[in-house]
Amino acid sequence: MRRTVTAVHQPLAGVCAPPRPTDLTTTPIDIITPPTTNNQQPLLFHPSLIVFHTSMSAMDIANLITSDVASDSGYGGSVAGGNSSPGHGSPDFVGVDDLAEDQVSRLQLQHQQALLYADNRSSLLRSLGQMKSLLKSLKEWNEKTPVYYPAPKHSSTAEEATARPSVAHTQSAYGTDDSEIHTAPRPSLTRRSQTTIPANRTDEIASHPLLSDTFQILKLDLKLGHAKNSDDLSESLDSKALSQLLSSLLHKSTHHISNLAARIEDTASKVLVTGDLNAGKSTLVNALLRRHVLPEDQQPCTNTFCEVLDARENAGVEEVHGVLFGTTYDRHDERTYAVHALKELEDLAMDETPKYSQLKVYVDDGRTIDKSLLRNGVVDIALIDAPGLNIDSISTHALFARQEEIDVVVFVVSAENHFTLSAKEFIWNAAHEKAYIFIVVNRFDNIRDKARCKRMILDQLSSLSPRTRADADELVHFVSAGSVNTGEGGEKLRDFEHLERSLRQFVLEKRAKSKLAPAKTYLLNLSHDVAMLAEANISKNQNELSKAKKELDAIRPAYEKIRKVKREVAEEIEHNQEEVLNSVALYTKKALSSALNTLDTVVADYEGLWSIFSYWYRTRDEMCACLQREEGFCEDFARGQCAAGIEFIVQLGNTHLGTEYGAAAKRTIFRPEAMFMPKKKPHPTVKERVQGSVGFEWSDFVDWEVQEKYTTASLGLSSVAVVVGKYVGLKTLTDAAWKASSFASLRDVRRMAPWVVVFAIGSTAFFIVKDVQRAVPFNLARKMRRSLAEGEYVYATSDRIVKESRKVLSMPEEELRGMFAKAVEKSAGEKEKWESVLKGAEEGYKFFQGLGGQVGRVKKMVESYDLEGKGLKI
Ligand SMILES: Nc1nc2c(ncn2[C@@H]2O[C@H](COP(=O)(O)OP(=O)(O)OP(=O)(O)O)[C@@H](O)[C@H]2O)c(=O)[nH]1
Repeated sequence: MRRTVTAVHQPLAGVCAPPRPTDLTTTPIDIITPPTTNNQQPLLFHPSLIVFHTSMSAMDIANLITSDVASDSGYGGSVAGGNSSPGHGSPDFVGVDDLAEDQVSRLQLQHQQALLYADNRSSLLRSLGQMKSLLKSLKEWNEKTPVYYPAPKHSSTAEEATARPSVAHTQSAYGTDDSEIHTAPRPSLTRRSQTTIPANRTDEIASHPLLSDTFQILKLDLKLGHAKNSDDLSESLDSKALSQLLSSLLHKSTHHISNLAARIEDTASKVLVTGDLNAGKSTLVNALLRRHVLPEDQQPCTNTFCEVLDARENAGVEEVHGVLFGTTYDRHDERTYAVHALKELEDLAMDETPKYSQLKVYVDDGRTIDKSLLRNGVVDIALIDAPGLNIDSISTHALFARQEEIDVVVFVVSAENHFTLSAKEFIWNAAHEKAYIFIVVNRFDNIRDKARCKRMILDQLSSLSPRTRADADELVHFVSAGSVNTGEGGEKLRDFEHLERSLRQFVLEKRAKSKLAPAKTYLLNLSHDVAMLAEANISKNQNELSKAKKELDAIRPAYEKIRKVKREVAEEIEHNQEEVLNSVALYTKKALSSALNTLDTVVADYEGLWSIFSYWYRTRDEMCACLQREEGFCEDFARGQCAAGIEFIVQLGNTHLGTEYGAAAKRTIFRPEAMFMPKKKPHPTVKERVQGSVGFEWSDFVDWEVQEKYTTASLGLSSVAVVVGKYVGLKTLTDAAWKASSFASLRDVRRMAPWVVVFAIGSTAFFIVKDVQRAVPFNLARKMRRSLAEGEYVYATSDRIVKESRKVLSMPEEELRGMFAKAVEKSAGEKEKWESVLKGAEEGYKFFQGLGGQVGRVKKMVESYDLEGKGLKI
């Protein structure tokens, strides 16, 4: 019977459910027909408003739905009729007559889901991009300033230990799912970050008392090594090591986000068919295709991954592309693969030494879109037939299953063998990645006690994948794939068709779960971790801020004080030094000058005329010794002054630096006797100074000044005599003598002359001999004064003593200055340290506040994404 079907879709903004069409069978419906370009062809003007015309066929509806959706959902080329190649014909669509009401409803629901998917997809991509840039800034920050990584408050509690399997986790990013999913022990394989916690679990994650304290994605692998628990190791690791570990986690996380984004952007959905050897995987794929495409054999036969794709993706040509090892397959680049005919597939797949890393098998499935899985009208689906599991290939399979490109894992198990060890290991691993696994228990026809077999397999599943077990009606199928292509009907076919519907639904309708949920879950887990990290760092920076402020309040005045004291002490030291040295210089100059001035009083013992030469030398030596002694007194004076000066410095140190200085000052004890010790290049003694310049001279025995005095005195006496004679009546006497002399003849004078000479010499000699004891010191002192003055003796000696004194003083002075400099430096260092802590804490507080705010917004957005379309109804 031909039926009029009209559906009006309301805009789906905000993931609202379109109104359920009124009873399609009985109620007359208002027909909203959009303007058409030609008869019966709907014109699409918005995906939210689609009208099924009364006379539209199912194909039209399907075309309408899928072409419309495909236009903006990025679902690729799996569009009925849209891409079909000539020569392969259009799918054999059923008419509306044949279209059951529930089929129409399903198509409508699919359409809504597709729109929702498109909406969620672009939102998630945006959120992934935002999270990526947040991670980037966090990573940059961490490289500049190590991020504080809080030690988990809860290490493994007894409660957790019983709830969780005893497995060494490389990343415990699994949240509460672990405890639910894996109550049974598992083989010791490591796991990757959890990406598949369903949306409805995320609220629990946030509020769970344990999880709120536990990182999920950014959990550092602190349990490795010798520490007993995370707390121990995180405390023992320095912040730099932690920051490096965190950086590498952030890097991995960023990479994972890119993969998730790539996966979301990938329009195709890939279904991996895997399972034990000979379980019937190839048979299942063939049954799904309703064609004998892949080789089936009683012996293990599939040795290479075979990816079955819709031939329309290969311009409608059925063929096999063998992907060369070490290349990335690109259909448009023939250098990456070798082309084979479909009939060669059996040999290629069964080749025991495979030539290709995988085989891309393009198959034309000519069935209608509601029947064909490859060509379903909504999304490109690829079925990947994997080689059977065996011990050696577990890791290969697990790795393959983990690849972000795999949306659905269909695990085929032989009903006769149940789950082998390899199967358990694989399912355990894959369950973490995919959460839901589609289980096909094949070769069910060989089982006699079917109920018991079902019960046993479901029991095993309970521990391996509780979620799959919980949804067993849809996800676990007991079939006989081998009977599908043999044309057998009945119950076996019905079971298989049920499997097909469920699988189709699982891939298409629940695709949001398989493709988008990992991204959502990952984003939620990650945003939880980043928020936690931000929160911990905000509070850490707040603490540091207040601590730094407090410290600085105390340090700044102390710093200013020590600087002031340092300045004052430096001035006092300088003043002290000036005083000491001035007094030493003054004393020395005065003492030496005075000694020089009184040098002629220094005499040796005079032992008579016959030892006058020795007298000369001894007198000179005595004078030198006298001056030398005076120098010694000056040095002693300097010692005393230095001792007082040093004591003053020590007092300064003790007053301002206290015990710290006392302890240091003891190391350099002042020993006055060590001053003026002979040096390598000793200064000249007085004797050495005068030795060359003050030599013996005969004239040293005569005091010429005294002679002059006597001459002057005798002349004076003569004059006095004349004057006195003239005025006091002695004129007569004088005259008489004069006259007598004038009467004396020349002969008389000649006769008297020798006597006069002898008298003169004699009296001179007498005088010299008599005055030599006085003349020698007098002359020597004069000569020495002259000689020492030429050598600037007083200045040089004073300079020497002052220099030595300065040197002696400078040691404690430098020490005290150095200690003050150190004290100031220490105080400045403390101040700078806390100023830098303050600055860092301010910057950190600001950064993490911003980060926390941003990640909070991302989290809120992601939480609002309704991937499962809970609100969708038909
Ligand atoms: N009785 C029975 N036999 C089946 C069924 N499905 C597959 N077989 C047989 O099981 C054997 C293995 O089938 P395959 O499809 O080659 O198994 P496979 O898992 O792909 O094998 P490998 O890839 O080599 O591991 C073949 O002989 C099939 O005919 C079934 O439902 N019932």
